[in-house]
Amino acid sequence: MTETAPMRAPSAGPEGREPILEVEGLRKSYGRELVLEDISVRVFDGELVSIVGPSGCGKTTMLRCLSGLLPFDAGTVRVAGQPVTGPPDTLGLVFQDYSRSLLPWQSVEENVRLPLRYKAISKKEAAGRAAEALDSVGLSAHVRKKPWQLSGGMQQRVAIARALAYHPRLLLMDEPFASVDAQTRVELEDLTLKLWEERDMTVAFVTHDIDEAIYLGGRIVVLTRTPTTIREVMPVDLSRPRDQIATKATEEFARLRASVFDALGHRSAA
Ligand SMILES: Nc1ncnc2c1ncn2[C@@H]1O[C@H](COP(=O)(O)OP(=O)(O)OP(=O)(O)O)[C@@H](O)[C@H]1O
Repeated sequence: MTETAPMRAPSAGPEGREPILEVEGLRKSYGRELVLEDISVRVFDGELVSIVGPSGCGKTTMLRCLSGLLPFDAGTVRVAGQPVTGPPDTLGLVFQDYSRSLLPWQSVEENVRLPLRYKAISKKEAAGRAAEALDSVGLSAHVRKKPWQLSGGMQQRVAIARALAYHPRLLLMDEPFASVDAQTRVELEDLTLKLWEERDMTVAFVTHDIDEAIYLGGRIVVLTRTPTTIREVMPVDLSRPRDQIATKATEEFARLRASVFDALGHRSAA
């Protein structure tokens, strides 16, 4: 991982908030395939930002670079002002593929407690955090079950609880609801909004679903096709709390849907 830019004082963003995630000139190739050409973006403390891009544009690659799981070729990534050289202590992750991210032989509660072993906290505190996180995603009655005894949506709730128990300042979510049915997806979107509103947490939510990006986000970062750069950053002028029916019926929602659709290049490609 290369650190090229010198450390500098973070500047305040929307409503005077400090940036919690700062990405400058991020570049990543796999062999000769340049995937991320130049990603520069800042996410401010307390924001919920949606990141939307075409299939295969490098969304997962980008999140893996941001979370310190994947080395990159050039650029800088800072989380809470600190250069990322490995998974930051302040960061939580939720992946799309919950079936692979949960350990089938461990209970729901053990799965949530597992990453807390790497935090300097007592077993008692870890158990308390796991119980609280599982309660906040509505799974208190299922803590002793194994993940495979739960529905897909419930398994993704376990994965969310596991990230929450870590008490992240920044939660990165990588197309977390792409593998669940439409009704469950709606429920999990609303759960995400509830958790974000209740907790002192910033969320970067990656999706290829335009409606989901608008419904959740305060801003939408639109990515290009590979080699990927940022096409546009759009503010979402929709009031909160949001509502699956009323919010999506507004003129602003329809206008944003058309704008994101255009920015993704669908119309010109048609
Ligand atoms: N480990 C890897 N080795 C080589 N190439 C890879 C690797 N991971 C991803 N790629 C390539 O990088 C490009 C971007 O993949 P990535 O999964 O990051 O995109 P994505 O936008 O998340 O995709 P999707 O929309 O399908 O979720 C693809 O061409 C993919 O084949």
